[in-house]
Amino acid sequence: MNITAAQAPASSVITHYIAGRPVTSSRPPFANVDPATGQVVGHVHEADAGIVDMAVRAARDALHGPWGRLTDGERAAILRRLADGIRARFDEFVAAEVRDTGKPYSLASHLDIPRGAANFDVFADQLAHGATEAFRSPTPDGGIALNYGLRTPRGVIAVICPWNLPLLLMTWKVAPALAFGNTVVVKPSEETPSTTTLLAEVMNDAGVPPGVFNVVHGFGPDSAGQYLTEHPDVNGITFTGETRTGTAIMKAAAVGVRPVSFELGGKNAAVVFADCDLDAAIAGTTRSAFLNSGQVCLGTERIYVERPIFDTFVARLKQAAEALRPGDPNAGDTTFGPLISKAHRDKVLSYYARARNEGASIVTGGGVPSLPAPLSGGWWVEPTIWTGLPADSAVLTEEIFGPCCHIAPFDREDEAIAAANDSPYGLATSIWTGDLSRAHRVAAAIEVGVAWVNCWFLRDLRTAFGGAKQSGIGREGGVHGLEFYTELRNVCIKL
Ligand SMILES: NC(=O)c1ccc[n+]([C@@H]2O[C@H](COP(=O)([O-])OP(=O)(O)OC[C@H]3O[C@@H](n4cnc5c(N)ncnc54)[C@H](O)[C@@H]3O)[C@@H](O)[C@H]2O)c1
Ligand SMILES: O=C/C=C/C=C(\O)C(=O)O
Repeated sequence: MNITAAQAPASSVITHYIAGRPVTSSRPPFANVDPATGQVVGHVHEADAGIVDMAVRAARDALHGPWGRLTDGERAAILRRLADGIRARFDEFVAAEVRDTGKPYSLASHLDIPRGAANFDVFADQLAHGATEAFRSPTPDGGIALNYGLRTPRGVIAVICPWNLPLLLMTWKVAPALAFGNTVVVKPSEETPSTTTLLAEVMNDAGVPPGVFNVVHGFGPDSAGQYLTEHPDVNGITFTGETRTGTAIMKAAAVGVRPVSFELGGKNAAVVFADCDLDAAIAGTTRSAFLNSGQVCLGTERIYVERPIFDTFVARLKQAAEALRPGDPNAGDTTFGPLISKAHRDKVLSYYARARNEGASIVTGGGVPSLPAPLSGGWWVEPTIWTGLPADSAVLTEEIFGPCCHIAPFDREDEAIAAANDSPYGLATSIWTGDLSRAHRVAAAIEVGVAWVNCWFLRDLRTAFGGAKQSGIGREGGVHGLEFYTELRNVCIKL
């Protein structure tokens, strides 16, 4: 929910960050709201087209400045200083992320901020070990030619991020972009402006030249997001967010034929076989269904359980869901947070109502928890589990992005695979089985970008990460970002 500055206290003012300095804009700033309480905690400047143009120009100028002349080793050293700079201000980053998202301190301090720093380390490592191809090529005249690959930065990259893992997803794009010599204009989600703004300060302190990293704040349509993706001097757009937003951004990218790197929506399935380690499957599925209040793109909203253990599995997951503790995000025993906004809570509750109206069996949840003030003003919903809905229910086909999942039984492996693949999305899956051959067979059959077996959200940052079908375009991680963040030229020299 965003209201004008007139209604918001002047507590914290977040401005843009262009060419190494804070920049304000003329549009009425919008309010930043704490989702745990619904209270306004500050306000944020909104960029207009002129501000976005200023940022893109600064990024273009920086490409031709000292940044463009640095060696890989010098850029790697700067990336490591960025990782260290985030760690040096760890408490500030955690507090900012918790305030913007309402997520429990335990989550922001163990996932969001550590990964926000680690993303810079992994791409600094990549620079030290990167290589391109070379060939000694026989020529028709009996001589030899040398062919070699030469990678150059793509240029000015537009980076647009969502609100669920704000710093993690921002540096997951900024780190490779900078590692490979580009400059960036980034737009964090309007819901979560704070940690990217802190990152701008860390950039300054780490000696990143002015204009290499620029931040503009605002919304999508008719605001910073649209102006940035439509700017003709942007050479590539990397975006993480909803699939339908990706469709709009792809249309903008088509003008000028700019490449895109997309991490989009999902409707991920877990497949649980009767021979699994049930304790591990329950623990893993509790995380995949309810971590970050279900606001994780890799999360599980569809669970298929082999019939012999179906009743036990449902009972155990119910017990785990009911043990989650909503509360003050900064309290040590809080393990469950609110949704990001009133609008998103209304969306999730509309699916709760839909499931009820379609006759689902509500195993647990389905409503709003009763919490004391000031939490009673936040955007809370109950962790929810359903069974008994038909496969074509909207609850089983549309991304909800909340703390809810549907469990259905299956009898045969091929039936479970077909159910898991029955989706326009193809982001992630988790498979729980004690049979190694089956693990490999099923992981090869489910049409996703990331398949976990007997685990979930276990990440080696060198691996390919991204979605199939309508869940994404391209891959991030390790060498895989090279295709988007660099141009590869072949040089052929007649010797
Ligand atoms: N695949 C992944 O790795 C991944 C990771 C996290 C989240 N997601 C997805 O993100 C979604 C939740 O995040 P969200 O609600 O912030 O997504 P969203 O698409 O509503 O917004 C994402 C970002 O895009 C901007 N935006 C919106 N419309 C735009 C437009 N027309 N032009 C340019 N920018 C525009 C927003 O301001 C925001 O910064 C879910 O669908 C989730 O699955 C995917
Ligand atoms: O909500 C989506 C989570 C995305 C996670 C990553 O991009 C990652 O782990 O690199």
